[in-house]
Amino acid sequence: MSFELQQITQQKQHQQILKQIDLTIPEQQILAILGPSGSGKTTLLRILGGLDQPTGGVFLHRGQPAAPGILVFQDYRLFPFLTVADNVAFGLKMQHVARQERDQRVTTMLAQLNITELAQRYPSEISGGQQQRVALARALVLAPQLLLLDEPFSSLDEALRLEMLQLVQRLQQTLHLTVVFVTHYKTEAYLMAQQVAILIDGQIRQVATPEQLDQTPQNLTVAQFLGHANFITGRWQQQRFHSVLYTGVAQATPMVAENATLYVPYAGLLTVTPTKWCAFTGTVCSCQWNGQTYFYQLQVQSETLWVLLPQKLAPGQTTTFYFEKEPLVY
Ligand SMILES: Nc1ncnc2c1ncn2[C@@H]1O[C@H](COP(=O)(O)OP(=O)(O)OP(=O)(O)O)[C@@H](O)[C@H]1O
Repeated sequence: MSFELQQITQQKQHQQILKQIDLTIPEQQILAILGPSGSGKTTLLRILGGLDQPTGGVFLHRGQPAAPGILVFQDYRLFPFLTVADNVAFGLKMQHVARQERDQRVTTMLAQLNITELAQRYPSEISGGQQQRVALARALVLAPQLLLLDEPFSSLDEALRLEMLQLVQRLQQTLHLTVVFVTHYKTEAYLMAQQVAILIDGQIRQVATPEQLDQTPQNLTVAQFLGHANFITGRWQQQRFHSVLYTGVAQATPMVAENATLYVPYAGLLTVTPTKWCAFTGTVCSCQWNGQTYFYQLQVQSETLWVLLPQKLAPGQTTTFYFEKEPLVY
């Protein structure tokens, strides 16, 4: 059971913004659409929210044309002249829901978002984080089949962002919501979603779990967008990768050509547990604590490499590094 986008295209002013998007949105899950600025994320979300019609393709729910999802905008768009409670009640009023039921649903929703005490305040009298909760309450009170969030946490500080991520996850579980969430922050997408769809230049390049994305990016475009990796250029000959830095076995991806690139995630190297994929010997140039682990700059022959390791190495120290698993070559 799911929502399906089939061959969705969008063209504006002769620019092809979305190019034949096929995408499944599983029900009762969170799907993140992750892509760089200008890749078409908002354009896609507006189609899902019924604000724009696509130039081609269909949007289905269980095989029938889908009703538009309810969109929560990046800038909240609360009505400044209505109290918090009236903002939340607005959509129900538009649907002519009877007063008693309306009040009861608004009260429940305000409680679920922990904003009961703000009910009589105006948007100008509450913080950005609180406005975000009101915007969510206003959408959720309509019991949407599909909730759409456009970069919902981008203007919040880190602690608040984490709190909101957890809140949306909790609401998703208790209310069994189907959520599509667009962002250009990888961490946000990874923390929040079960599945992540990578949208680059108007095309879906890969849909996978966060773990699968980092372990096996489908192609070099996805790998480079996801970042946090070294890309070593070399040659692919006789089933081996050849470069100044590393010559040895590698796992060939389907499109690999003679001029090839080795994908070495920052976190894909080990020092202490030798695996069979011995990589190279490098010297530590610099060491930085990133809040969770150590981030090293290494000198390996004429190349510079970046590595994340849990253990502390001293600058100047020379160590042998091992690939955690057979590295991928594109
Ligand atoms: N109404 C429009 N007319 C013409 N071009 C548009 C229109 N809306 C968007 N575009 C173009 O479509 C492309 C995708 O825009 P969109 O806002 O969907 O990207 P995005 O991935 O959401 O970007 P961001 O992360 O910066 O919000 C951009 O090149 C943009 O300039």
